Amino acid sequence: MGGGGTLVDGIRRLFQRRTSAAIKSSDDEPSHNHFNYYNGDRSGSANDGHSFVRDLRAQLASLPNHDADEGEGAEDGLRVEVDFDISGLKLIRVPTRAHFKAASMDPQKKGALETEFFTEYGEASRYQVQEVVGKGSYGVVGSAIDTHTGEKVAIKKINDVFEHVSDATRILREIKLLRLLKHPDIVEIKHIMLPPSRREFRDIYVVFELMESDLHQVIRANDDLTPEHHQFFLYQLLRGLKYIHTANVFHRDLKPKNILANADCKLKICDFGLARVSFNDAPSAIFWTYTPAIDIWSIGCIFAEMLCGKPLFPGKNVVHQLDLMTDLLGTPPAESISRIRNEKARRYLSSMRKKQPVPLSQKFPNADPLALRLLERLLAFDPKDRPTAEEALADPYFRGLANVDREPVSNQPISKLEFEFERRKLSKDDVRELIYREILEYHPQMLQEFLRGGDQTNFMYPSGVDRFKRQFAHLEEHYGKGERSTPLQRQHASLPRERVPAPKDEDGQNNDFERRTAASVETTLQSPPRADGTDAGNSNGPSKPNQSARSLLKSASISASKCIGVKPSKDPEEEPIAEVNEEGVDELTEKVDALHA
Ligand SMILES: Nc1ncnc2c1ncn2[C@@H]1O[C@H](COP(=O)(O)OP(=O)(O)OP(=O)(O)O)[C@@H](O)[C@H]1O
Repeated sequence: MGGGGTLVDGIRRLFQRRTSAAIKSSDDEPSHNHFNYYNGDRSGSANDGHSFVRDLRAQLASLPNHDADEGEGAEDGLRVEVDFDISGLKLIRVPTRAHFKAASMDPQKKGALETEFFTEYGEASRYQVQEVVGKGSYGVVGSAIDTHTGEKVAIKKINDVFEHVSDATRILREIKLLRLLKHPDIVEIKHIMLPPSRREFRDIYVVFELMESDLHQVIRANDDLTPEHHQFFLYQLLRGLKYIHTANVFHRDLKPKNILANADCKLKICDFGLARVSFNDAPSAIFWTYTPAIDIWSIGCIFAEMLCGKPLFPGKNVVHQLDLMTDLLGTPPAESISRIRNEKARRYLSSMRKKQPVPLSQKFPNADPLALRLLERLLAFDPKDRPTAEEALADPYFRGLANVDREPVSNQPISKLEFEFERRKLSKDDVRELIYREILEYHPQMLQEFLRGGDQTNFMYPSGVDRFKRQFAHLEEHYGKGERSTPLQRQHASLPRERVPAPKDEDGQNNDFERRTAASVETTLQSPPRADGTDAGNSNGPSKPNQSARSLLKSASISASKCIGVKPSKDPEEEPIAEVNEEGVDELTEKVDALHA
């Protein structure tokens, strides 16, 4: 790939609509100088700057909401220029992840496991786990090959989902939102594996599109990001956020680690575990403490981090962070301080000596002045002064790049029923039932059975999940020990579970047991709200449900940044402290913002 000099031109050309040709469908016939639509094979994407464009086009084309007044062909999809040229796009460095390769398997153990696999059925046979690519507080993420499509995917194994109801609720929220929010700037769940037993499963396996890195790692590995990278990154984030906000969803946990990245500069927002959906008429609005402006603030902090390569406000505690914020932004006017909900923060800021804002050009001497003008808007102390994502996209900084036709809003409001669980006090079994129901969305045939009241088949055949458990356990056990991995491979094709029909009563109806099962889900959805009207799904309210033992795992979190574009670290556990600190910074930023949201 060439240098970054022509990136802006390339990107602008990419987004400028030159003809009225609309993207139609994947069977469009591309001419020789047109890129093909995304063809499902992402294996080459790491080294192909154009793949993002193909991907983008395909994804944009599949978006449900398009301007109706675009003239002929508009109903078919969003329009993008057909013969754009992004050859100037400079690839960014992403981790090699070499040190995440798991250990070779002991031949004896391998043989034993393969024997076990032999008897297994289930769709898990479809995936060949390759290596560990990340670890979070909820489990491990492995890369795998989807043998049906040849596609590389990421499989997140979430351990012991129901150990704590608040964690399980977070997972339920995340998988629900990611199913409902479909946008090229939001990571996609491709599949969720069917658990072996509806009532007893503990782990779940979520199949995502595979991304190469995350923004946290990218920022640290690339000290030569160009102004064009900055602009393009921010553009994607705001575009994703516009879509999220118009779906009345607030992410509330935006930080570089929750933004996945590819070498071709594609970013995708992930981790919706702390997100909230706002329903205007819902009683929850009473204790709704966050607004979309909190996400805008976070985006401002992330943008600043891109510009200077390190966190903008690395506060050690809330007071320290307020100090850092006011050092840069100046003390807010009395009127803004009076709107801060947190009394201590209000008092602290009121009593603070008056500070003048430091010009951002002083803090970021090399940054594009237009970028800094927008940054200033994003970092307005008072949430009411921050632009919406849509307004930010219309900022002069994006002139020539932004195009409202390619910045869709969500036009499919999220059903209130989907998030009814947020207002209930749920038991472990309730959440398990709801997660199971959510998983069935990826198993249409089973879902239909289930909705008809007969899903007894899921007890008849072991799910391929068991095999995955062993594969992941093996990877977890051995990765980081410097051994090479021979991932376990399924030897035999299996019958997809969905194809196994449920036994029916003679009259073709499902039996009582099945009816009872369906009724129990209904009861779950109708259980009474908490007397105090609080958010039972997350009893911590808007703050992070971080009290579980899982949070301890964060300190052992493995960051692929250790090998991004730099010499891979010998020991993957080398940098946990820095990571914990930054995590703390992120949380602090969030808390501080909450003070005046
Ligand atoms: N789709 C993906 N493709 C590639 N890598 C991924 C993908 N999803 C997650 N990862 C990697 O795995 C790591 C952990 O994933 P994730 O953040 O989703 O887990 P988590 O348990 O929710 O983490 P957290 O501790 O932040 O809550 C991420 O930092 C990222 O590096």
